[in-house]
Formats: sequence, structure tokens, C-alpha cells
Amino acid sequence: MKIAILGTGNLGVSLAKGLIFSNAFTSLYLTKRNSDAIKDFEEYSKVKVTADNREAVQNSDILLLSVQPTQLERILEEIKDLLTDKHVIISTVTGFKIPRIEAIIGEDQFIIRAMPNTAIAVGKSMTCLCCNEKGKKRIAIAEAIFNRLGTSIIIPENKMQAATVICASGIAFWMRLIRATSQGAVQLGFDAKEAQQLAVHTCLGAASLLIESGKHPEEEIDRVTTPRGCTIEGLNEMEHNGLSSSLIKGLQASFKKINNISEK
Ligand SMILES: NC(=O)C1=CN([C@@H]2O[C@H](COP(=O)(O)OP(=O)(O)OC[C@H]3O[C@@H](n4cnc5c(N)ncnc54)[C@H](O)[C@@H]3O)[C@@H](O)[C@H]2O)C=CC1
Ligand SMILES: O=C(O)[C@@H]1CCC=N1
Repeated sequence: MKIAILGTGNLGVSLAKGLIFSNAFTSLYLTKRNSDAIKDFEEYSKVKVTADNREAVQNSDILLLSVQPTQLERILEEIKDLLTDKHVIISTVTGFKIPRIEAIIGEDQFIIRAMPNTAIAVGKSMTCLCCNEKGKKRIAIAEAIFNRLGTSIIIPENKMQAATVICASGIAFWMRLIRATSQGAVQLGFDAKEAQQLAVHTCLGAASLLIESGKHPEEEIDRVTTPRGCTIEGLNEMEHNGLSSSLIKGLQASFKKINNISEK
């Protein structure tokens, strides 16, 4: 696969790392206006760094667009005359809906929207995908790319905003929960390094149990909570202080914000 990432910022760099470490391309173009900032990627074979989006498009088949929402229209205008039937356009841009993309480059293009997260750098992204009518013929390519870099599901476009909150912003939310656990562990006597090790591996274990078994979290909680024991004591104290409620309210606030942003 000849892949280009147009707009190699925070997410684009994560995407590039994931693609490089999974050896998932025959050539990889990375573009950025200040391309010197990502020049180090040229140490990897088959990777070309440039500020020239048109050069990247002409030499690639899969175009991953990863710019800010306000920058997408300009970049689409810049490349639209170069688009041919070989190109698959995959946009990670938040809130920029398919009809708006079609209005710029035309309906007769393979257009896919992807909502990955920064864990794509380590091959563990949860990525949600949707596409336009024509894109249905190429969605399997997007699935192949993102399944190699984690897990993907196809969803209707009207759920992309919610997917952004849960999966993309979700990385930040889970980081805070892990940090809070580490802070608690330090207070209980572990040094900072040990505390983080305990927190991340317990988090990984909890997620892995559910992934492997497909069980509901409460079933696994039942296995841990000894009657009158310390686990239920801690859980109930957390709930009295609004753990679940605060998380759900945070997700709702984030969803409200994303809808406000994309209406503008
Ligand atoms: N950061 C994240 O975790 C996630 C971000 N997204 C979405 O992906 C998009 C990118 O996000 P970030 O990487 O965080 O933003 P960013 O601002 O870090 O990266 C955008 C990059 O595009 C470059 N750029 C802008 N105009 C350009 C042009 N005309 N030609 C070439 N490069 C150009 C900028 O220099 C910058 O490096 C956004 O729309 C964001 O909402 C989606 C999922 C997760
Ligand atoms: O915080 C944001 O608005 C963007 C969208 C998802 C991740 N970063």
C-alpha cells in the first residue's frame, strides 16, 4: 500500500509510528507545513517527508487526512484536481462530515471517515469508521489498515461524534483514571515508578479479562468483592463520591462540546 498522511501533527505522528512498526506500507509520505519538525522519520526506509501535499498525493493511493477541522477545506481544494480512481480518502478530522467533503471533492470519490486514537502508535487503537456510498467499495481497505493497528468497527456517520468522545478523547479520560490510581498507590506507600506499574498493569488486566471473556464488568467485580471485605468498602465509597456519575457527566459534557464545535 502506498500511503500518505497529510497533516502529520499529534495524531499523524501516532499513525506514522503505528504504520512503521507494523510495516504496513510499500511507501509512506508524511506532510506537514513545517516539515523539518518531522524530518527524523526519513531515517526509516520507504518514508518520505515533505511540505508538498500534491507530491504526496501523486505518489500515493491511500490518503490519510489528519489536519485540524479549519484546515481541511484548504487542503482538499489544494489536492482535488489530482484525485483519481486509485485514491482512497480517509479523514480523521473531527466533525467534518462526509457531505461537506463531497461538496469540495465530489461524490464520485472513495471517502472514508476514521476516528482512531493516539494508541495507534502502539497498535492498540479503537477506531470507528464510516464512509460515503462509493466508499463502501473500499471500506475493507480501511478496516485492514486499522485492524492491523488495533481494532475497528464500522458505524453510521451520525455516531462519529459520540465515538470521538469515547475513543479519541477517551485516551485522556483513561489516563486521568490511571494517574489517580497511581496517586492513591503512592499514598499507600509505593514509590512513583512502582505505583504507575501497578496501576497500568492492573488496568490492562481488567480490560483483557473483558476482551477475552466478553463478560459484563459486574460479573468480574463479583469475583473480587469478598463480603464485608475491602473491595466493596472501596467501591461503595467511590460511588458515594460520584465515580460513575462523574465519568458519565464528563462524557456528556465532552459530547455537548463536540456538537457545538462542529456546528460552527
Ligand atoms: N489528537 C488526537 O488524539 C485525535 C485527533 N483527531 C483529529 O485529527 C485531526 C488532527 O489532530 P491533531 O493531530 O491532534 O492536530 P495537530 O494540530 O497536532 O496536527 C495537524 C497537523 O497538520 C499540519 N497541517 C495543517 N495544515 C496543513 C497543510 N495545508 N498541509 C500539510 N500539513 C498541514 C499542521 O502543521 C499540524 O502538524 C483533527 O481534526 C483532530 O480533531 C482525531 C482523533 C484523535
Ligand atoms: O480534543 C479534541 O477536540 C480532539 C478530538 C478528539 C481528540 N482531540
